[in-house]
Order: sequence, then structure tokens, then C-alpha cells
Amino acid sequence: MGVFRTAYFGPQGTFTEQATRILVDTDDAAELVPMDTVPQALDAVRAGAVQRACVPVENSVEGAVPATLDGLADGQPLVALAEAVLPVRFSVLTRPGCTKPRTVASHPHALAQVREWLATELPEAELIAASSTAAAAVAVRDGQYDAAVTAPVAAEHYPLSLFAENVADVADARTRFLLVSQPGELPAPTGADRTSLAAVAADRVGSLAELLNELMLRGINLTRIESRPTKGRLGEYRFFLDIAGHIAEQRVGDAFAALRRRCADVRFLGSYPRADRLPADVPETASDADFDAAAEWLAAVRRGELA
Ligand SMILES: O=C(O)C(=O)C[C@]1(C(=O)O)C=C[C@@H](O)C=C1
Repeated sequence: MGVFRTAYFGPQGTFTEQATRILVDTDDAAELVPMDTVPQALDAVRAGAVQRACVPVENSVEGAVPATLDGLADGQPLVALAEAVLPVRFSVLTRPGCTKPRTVASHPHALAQVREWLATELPEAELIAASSTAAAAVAVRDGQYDAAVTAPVAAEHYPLSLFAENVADVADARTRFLLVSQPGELPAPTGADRTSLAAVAADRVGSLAELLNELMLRGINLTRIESRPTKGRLGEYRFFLDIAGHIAEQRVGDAFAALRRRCADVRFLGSYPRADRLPADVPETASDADFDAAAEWLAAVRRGELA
């Protein structure tokens, strides 16, 4: 098959590159391919130019990364194979010799996470949105701006001076990243898995509550819910759900089938091991053994052997 290629939200020196290096065995003839935007990284997988893509999905301070949610919901389906969670502390890099930066560039998520620090340390500076933290470092290197708020690793890639490090308004901020591929074989269940899906709930009383009830009735813990407009009618939403468990487990599969019946559109976005390795808390009545026993009992009833 040749070299195994993984696209990531780049350029070189983003937090996403750091996450990719955790999720992909880079010793193993793997090639990492930086892409300028999240949609480009996802489309490279769809086009078969790379086998995997690593993209940021949510930050503990700034919330969801809309480009990732929309990029997974639209277009040819992709599924997550793994996740990584990275602590996010920023470095501020300047052009060598610049002691009083007047312009500071970064990804909007990054600027939002250092807003207080910037207000105190560089109150006069103009803030400029860049497509990623590393794109901001490139722009500073090229003389467009004075400083960039970056991942620590960016200092290794670009000839810039370290103005400040360990910058973070919220001390233990974290970002979660997904490694996605075209649908194929699923990662095996580990007992500590997460399943991601996107579902469009009907615009009528109780439809979201019904959807969540399907999870609750099967003892499934919802670990995240996010909504994005479907981009069709105003007021029509797609819900992104993360739940504890693997699609191979009966309670999860059963809930998934129920959502399929209820929702106009359901998309499976992957079952993969949780980065925190936290085992799913399965209620006593919702284990695979409970489902198997109930199915056997029902089959016997239907055969007329039991009542
Ligand atoms: O620009 C980067 O370095 C990224 O990897 C993106 C991203 C994000 O989308 O939230 C990742 C982590 C930080 O929260 C800031 C930016």
C-alpha cells in the first residue's frame, strides 16, 4: 500500500500536529501532511489522497470547532477511529528583536483563550484572526504581524523569539482531537469507548426529548450534545451526540436503531477508545448479557415455548 499518509490541520506546528503525533505511529513509514483548513484535511481523506486526517473537535474553554462538526456532517461519510485530548497552554512568539508587539495574530479559539493575558500584557495590541495558530506564526515570520499566539511546538518550526510561554487564562484548558478515516473496519470495543453521531430531530414538540429518552432507557450516558444548523430551513438543527459505549455493544446498537427509526437523518461518526480510558458505567439491566438473555426469552416466546 506504500506510505501511510495522515493529513492534519496545519501548517506545521499546530496543536493538531502534536495530537497527530500521539495518534499516529510516526515511526511506521507514516507521512504527515499539513493542510491549511479542516475541510481540506477531511476532503483529502474523501479523495483518497491520505488514509487518515486529524482535526480538532472541541475545546474546554471555547467549545466546539464548527468547521469539524460541519465537515463531518456533510459530504461523503467519515468515521473517527481514535481521539486525543491535549492540555492547551500557549507560547507567544515574536519576530526577533520585537519587544513591543503591536499586532498579535492567532486562531480565534486561541485568541479567546488568552484574552485576559493579552488585555493585561499587551493592552494596545491589535488582534488578528488567522486560520490556525501555526498560520499566525508563518505570517509573523513573513513580516505580516508582530506576534503569534501558538502551540509550544511552533517555536521549533519557525525562527521566532519566545516572548512568553505557558500562557492560558484557564489553567487546565484542553482540546479534543479526532483521527478520522473513510468507513471501514471499526476499532474493537475496549469497554472504555465513545460513540459519536449526528442526528436531525424533527421540528415538533418533544422530538429531542424522545431522542434523548432512547439513550436514557438503555442506560447510555450522554457525554456531549451540540447543535448546528442544518443549513436548510432556519430553525432546523442537527444534534451532535457523543455517548459512552461502542456501537458493537447491544445497548448502543439498539439505541442507534431506535434513532434511525425516529430521525430524518442519522449519521454514525465512529466508535473509538476514549482518551481518558474511563470505562462505561453500564447499569445492571443494560449489559450485553442482559440483552442476549432477553432476546433468547423473546425468541422462545415467539416459538410458543414460553409464556
Ligand atoms: O491552530 C491550532 O493550533 C489548532 O490545532 C486548532 C486549535 C482549535 O481549533 O481550537 C486547537 C487547539 C487550541 O485550542 C487552539 C486552536
